[in-house]
Amino acid sequence: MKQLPKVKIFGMGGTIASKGTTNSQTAGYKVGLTVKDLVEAIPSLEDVAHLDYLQVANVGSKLLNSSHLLKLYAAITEAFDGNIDGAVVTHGTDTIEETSFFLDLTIKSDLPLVIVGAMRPSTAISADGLMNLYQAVKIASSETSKERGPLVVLNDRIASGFWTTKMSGFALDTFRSGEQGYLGVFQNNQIEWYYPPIRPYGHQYFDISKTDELPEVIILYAYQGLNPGLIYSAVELGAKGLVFAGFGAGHWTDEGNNVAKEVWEKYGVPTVYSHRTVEGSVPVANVNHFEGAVASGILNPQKARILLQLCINADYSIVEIRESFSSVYGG
Ligand SMILES: NC(=O)C[C@H](N)C(=O)O
Repeated sequence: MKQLPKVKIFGMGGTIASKGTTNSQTAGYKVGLTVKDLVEAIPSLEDVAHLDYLQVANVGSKLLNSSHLLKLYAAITEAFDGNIDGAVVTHGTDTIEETSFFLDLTIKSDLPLVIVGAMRPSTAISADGLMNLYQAVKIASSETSKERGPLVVLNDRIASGFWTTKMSGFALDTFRSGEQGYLGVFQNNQIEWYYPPIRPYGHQYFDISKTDELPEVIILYAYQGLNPGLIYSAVELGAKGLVFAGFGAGHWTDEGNNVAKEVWEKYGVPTVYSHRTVEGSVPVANVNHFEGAVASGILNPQKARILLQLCINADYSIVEIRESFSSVYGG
């Protein structure tokens, strides 16, 4: 008989593990299921893989922070060093894109790694979680999923964890990768890849095996009448780096640029200029305001924040930080 692949599932919480009080409720529900409950709810998984699981956290993903990410990194690394063929992370969709991007930059393995969530709680009519989890295990069990970096699966679509972004608080097809598109799709629960294995431009590796805390990086959002005093406040709160969700292609106010220059010169706090626009990128030509100013390229603020945290943690000089961001598309 054919040996089934070994897949380990790491539970983080989220809507996929949530329960409402009526079957029409799709907001205001609470986390209430464990990863064990989820696995036991899909008996046919027994035919797909030998499963093991670990509950790393069990919260809405708005509550996840860098400590959770480091804990998840350590658990996946340990499992990949052992005898498994792939891994799945069940996760709230609100911050899947940060976790998947972080794992893309830190997990040194070609084994399949799939992050999965749901948009409807488990108690809802047409809840999407169990089908998404079934498909995630299928991806993690397949040789064809290797060397692709972390993948995100929801609504029959397989997305690159590097590129994908949550676009809607309710739509089942909330994850999009804009111009980069999806990597594959499910048809009758079979994986159909659009592309052979590939990693995105800008994919880098950071060794965090000795890290027990990531540096604080704060995001500031641009708006008409922007108060530049927020930059000082962020530094007072302990920011070791800043990310600006700037206007358009990374624009910020002149006064704000001067304050950012000042905190760079006084405290060595760099600023990555990203964009509040959903698509597009920030070119270097738009951010040559001072030595510590860096262009995010195509990275949105939440992904730029993760990359800056990893660069600062690795003790990169400003030249190395700039190089790191310039290897990302458009940076
Ligand atoms: N759809 C979801 O998973 C949203 C949820 N609130 C979360 O934990 O991110």
